[in-house]
Amino acid sequence: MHSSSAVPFPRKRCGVLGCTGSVGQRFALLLEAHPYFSLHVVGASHSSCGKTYGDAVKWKQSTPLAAASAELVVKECIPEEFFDCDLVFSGLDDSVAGGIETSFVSAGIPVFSNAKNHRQDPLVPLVVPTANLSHLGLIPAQRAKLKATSIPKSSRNGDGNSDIVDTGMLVCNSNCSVVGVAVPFAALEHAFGKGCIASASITTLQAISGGGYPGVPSMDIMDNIVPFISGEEAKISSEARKILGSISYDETGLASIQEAAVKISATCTRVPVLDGHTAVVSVRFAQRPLPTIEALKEALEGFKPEAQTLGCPSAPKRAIVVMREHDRPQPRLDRGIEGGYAVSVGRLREDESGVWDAMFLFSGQQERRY
Ligand SMILES: NC(=O)C1=CN([C@@H]2O[C@H](COP(=O)(O)OP(=O)(O)OC[C@H]3O[C@@H](n4cnc5c(N)ncnc54)[C@H](OP(=O)(O)O)[C@@H]3O)[C@@H](O)[C@H]2O)C=CC1
Ligand SMILES: N[C@@H](CC(=O)OP(=O)(O)O)C(=O)O
Repeated sequence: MHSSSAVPFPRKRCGVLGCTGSVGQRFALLLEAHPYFSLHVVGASHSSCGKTYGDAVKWKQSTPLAAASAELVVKECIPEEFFDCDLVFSGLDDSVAGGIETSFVSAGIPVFSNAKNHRQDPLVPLVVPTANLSHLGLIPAQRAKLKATSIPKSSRNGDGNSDIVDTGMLVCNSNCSVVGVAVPFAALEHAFGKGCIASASITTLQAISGGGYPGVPSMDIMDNIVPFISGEEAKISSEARKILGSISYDETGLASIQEAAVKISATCTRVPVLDGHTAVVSVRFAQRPLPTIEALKEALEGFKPEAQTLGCPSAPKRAIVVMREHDRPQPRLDRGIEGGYAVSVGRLREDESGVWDAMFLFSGQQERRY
């Protein structure tokens, strides 16, 4: 737990959209334990509205919901119910997340989303906190466009959009499987130069929890592997290219992202693991001579992302843990390292076929946190 005496400003009042879902439940727990935030308003669908959070939710976490949170009354996911909040986190179902999140941003409320809907918008930062925090530099450009194009019906300060430029914004986090790839690739680029990885072949072994609750039917996943996850493979390459992209600023100081050129082919599979995704990754480097395997290990182990140097309370001490044992990482043993915020890397070796330069095993908790 964090000590409240260290809080340098009043806690930010947070809302959670989609509070009853798997992601919403994790948001509630993370906010309860965070030194800078408090859980203030919760929202979900009409079938949950008006009930207390405790009654509306099918709680599936091993840590219980705090009594004060359980007493919050679930609200409709409209900005007017959240004007008291400094910001909201969205764990909304993707069938509704797009429109609801846009309405919050237009009303001047900052939104941090887990949903996929806006990830490929060129003005929305797609952020993995231990890989590309600098992409938050897109926000002024996003606000400039918002100011130029939106005419909100209402905003937290009343009519008009004069305050939106200062308050509304949208930040997305990535697909869960991409995290385990983006963080080690960012570390290698930090050590060996932007664009050092030319191409990669990735096979994921994704946990059941990634599909939410109740998710994959037990009759499909027990004693089995499902070799396809709808829509997932395209997201691995497109999201990795955006996250690893470079940010640059024009003469007016507004930013844009130039996507990375890395070519990625992905095969996504679902395996009977409860929590923690794994990926088998082969890479080809853009330049010769190749870094040695030992140099790769040092680059991964030595990586100090900006989230650590800024002193973010949730930042892991080690963003990447390099495992030297032949049989690690394993999701059941390693998903809790650094509170689940680290990516574990193991089985790092040269590829004897010569088709690829090196092979890795990446494993990480599937949550994307702020
Ligand atoms: N599960 C995971 O690990 C991950 C999930 N995601 C993404 O995060 C999002 C949430 O996933 P997950 O928690 O698994 O999903 P769930 O289906 O468990 O939860 C969906 C949430 O959205 C709410 N909701 C549904 N329809 C509406 C509506 N019309 N208006 C307001 N609220 C609504 C539900 O409320 P109610 O209970 O009242 O119906 C519920 O709170 C999805 O976009 C998913 O793709 C991303 C990464 C990982
Ligand atoms: N699709 C992932 C979960 C996820 O990250 O989904 P999305 O890209 O919609 O956030 C899984 O099933 O394991």
